[in-house]
Amino acid sequence: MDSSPSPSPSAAPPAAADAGRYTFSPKLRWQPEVEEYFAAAYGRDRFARITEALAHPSRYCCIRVNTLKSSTDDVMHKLMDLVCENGLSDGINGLEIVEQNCGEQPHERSSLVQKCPYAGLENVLFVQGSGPHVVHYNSQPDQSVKEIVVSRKCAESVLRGAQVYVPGVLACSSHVEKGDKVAVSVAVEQPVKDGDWAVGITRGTVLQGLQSGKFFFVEVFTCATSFFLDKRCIFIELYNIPHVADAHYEERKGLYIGQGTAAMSRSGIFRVPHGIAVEMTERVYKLPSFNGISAYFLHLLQHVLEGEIFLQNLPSVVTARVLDAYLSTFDSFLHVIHSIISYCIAKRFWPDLYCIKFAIHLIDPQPGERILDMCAAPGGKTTAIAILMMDKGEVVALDRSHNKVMDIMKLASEMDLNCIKPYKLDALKSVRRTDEATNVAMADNHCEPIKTLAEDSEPCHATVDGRATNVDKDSSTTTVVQSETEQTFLVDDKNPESKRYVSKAELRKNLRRMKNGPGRNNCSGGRVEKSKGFFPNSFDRVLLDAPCSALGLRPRLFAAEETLESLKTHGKYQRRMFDQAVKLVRPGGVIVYSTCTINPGENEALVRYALDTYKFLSLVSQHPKVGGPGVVGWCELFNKTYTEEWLTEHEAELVQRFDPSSPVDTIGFFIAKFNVGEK
Ligand SMILES: C[S@@+](CC[C@H](N)C(=O)[O-])C[C@H]1O[C@@H](n2cnc3c(N)ncnc32)[C@H](O)[C@@H]1O
Repeated sequence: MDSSPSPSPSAAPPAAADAGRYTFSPKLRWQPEVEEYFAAAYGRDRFARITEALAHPSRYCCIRVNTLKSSTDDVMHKLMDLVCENGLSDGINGLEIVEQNCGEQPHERSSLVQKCPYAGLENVLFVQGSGPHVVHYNSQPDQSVKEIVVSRKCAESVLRGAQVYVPGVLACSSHVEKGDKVAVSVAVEQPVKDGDWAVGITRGTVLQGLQSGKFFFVEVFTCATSFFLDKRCIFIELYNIPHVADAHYEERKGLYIGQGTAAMSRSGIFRVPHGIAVEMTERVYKLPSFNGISAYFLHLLQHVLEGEIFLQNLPSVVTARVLDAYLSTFDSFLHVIHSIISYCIAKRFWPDLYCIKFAIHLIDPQPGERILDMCAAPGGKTTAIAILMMDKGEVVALDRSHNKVMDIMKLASEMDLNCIKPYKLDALKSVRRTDEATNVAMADNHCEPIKTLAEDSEPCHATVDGRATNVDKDSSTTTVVQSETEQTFLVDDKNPESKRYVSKAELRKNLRRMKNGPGRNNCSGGRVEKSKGFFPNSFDRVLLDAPCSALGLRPRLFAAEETLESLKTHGKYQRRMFDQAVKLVRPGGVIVYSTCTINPGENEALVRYALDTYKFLSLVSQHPKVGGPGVVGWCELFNKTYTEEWLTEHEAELVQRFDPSSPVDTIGFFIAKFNVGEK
């Protein structure tokens, strides 16, 4: 087997007969109208480069360090030791390093793990990957090639460094046994009738075998009138046929992602529900996924670096920074001036004291603040924010999916972060109905963060015997009382007029919680807390990391499921969430909207809607047309307030930063920060 880097994956096919077969040269397909739409937005040439870059994985792995548990330097050294001690350095980029050093010197340990060079992101490390490599399938001359075909989603993970897991396997050669070498290809949707797309392989399909030049077809026939008169003879003829029936052979050309060792037999793969099916040994892209390199390495990492690191795309790390209003001293000063001027312009009068106070507040991130992360799972940005706040204050993390809330809890617990309060809640319903909120007076007092009754969801200390008991043991704000009619109410201590009816079932539930305790990091086993929403104006900052087309994530091997209509749907959904965010943030607070897409329309629609509907003191955003390709530029520039003129002046420069061969991990990402004025 040969594994060498190649500037073009199809430049050196393993054998003439296999030309193009064992290569990775994917062609990302779009719906024609979506392609036209993007070509118009970016220009045909640029869009072609974006498409090409989207179909390939990034060549580094971005790691955020939990600086509350460790220092970036410490983690860097531990990572370098782990990578080198486990022989992963050669596996990751040995050949590239040799090439970089002209083959004269062994590679430097330091080139494998590097610190992120951008100001404000000192907690980020990059681990180098490499590719594309040509991976020949060097089968035994007398053996047929054993093949596995995986789903597109599985292949996208494998290209990022994961192993092949059982559910991702679609088809497999017959007689694959544990320990066999297998070539791994991906089945990507192909056009079928009526403009539809389909994979065309059902799970469990037996791959009949492929060309290797040594298959023989045996034809046996008899002849009654033989040369030897009355004797019957058998004639056998051998044909060396180029390949045996495999209906999808051609479709998988150029979609070869490497080879590995089968971790179970064919029958096992299609019988068990989960587990590793193939341990990848050779990859077209070598990327150190710490979830996938090897079970041994994963074991080491879990023990050596548990809770100290989190794998996260670079723009996501930037988003948390933006929410934290990170500003250099000089830019802070400019920003204050800018905020005041924007306010004056908007209001047409000199700003009042409140505005000045707000502007100064912005440059002074408060560890005790109350932050809302509206779409939080799996908790990447939530934990980044909590760390920036030194685990002080409160980060309320919402997700509508129960299991995803569990993921947030797990991550927060792993990272030892106690200020995170995860709740199951539909972010579209995150503003508590004001008729329920009897404490209108409290809600009006927008400067005080309000202790809400998501608060309904806090571990509740109550009794059913009529005696009043504190519900919130820390602040003693809510009391359970029983009326003469034996109905039970929750009453706010500060506002005895406010009552909320509590069913006996709810009280019994709360009693159980009281008995068992909330557990580590308030994680009560398999249960998650539900919230009924929050009062208006009750958060200092809100992050809306909205569900989006995710068209900025790479690698992406198929994009034709996106239609113009589906691209618009994200916008509508996001606008409704933004309305909730505006209600929840207090005057003088900050809303950060982030989305991972190359769709400038998706970005613009939200920003335009926000600006048309609400008044903001200022908006800091990345230019939609720069999209993700400017992400690296964005890291250098995110603390600037962009004006339309500035962007026009610098667009050419920013666009040039986008080089499809650059190792950025996300092609499209958009961040906008809204500084909320008086409401
Ligand atoms: C882009 S992901 C968030 C990633 C996360 N911010 C991070 O950095 O780890 C979007 C999340 O929004 C959640 N989501 C979608 N619609 C939602 C809704 N209506 N309410 C709450 N969460 C929602 C999804 O379950 C998904 O976990």
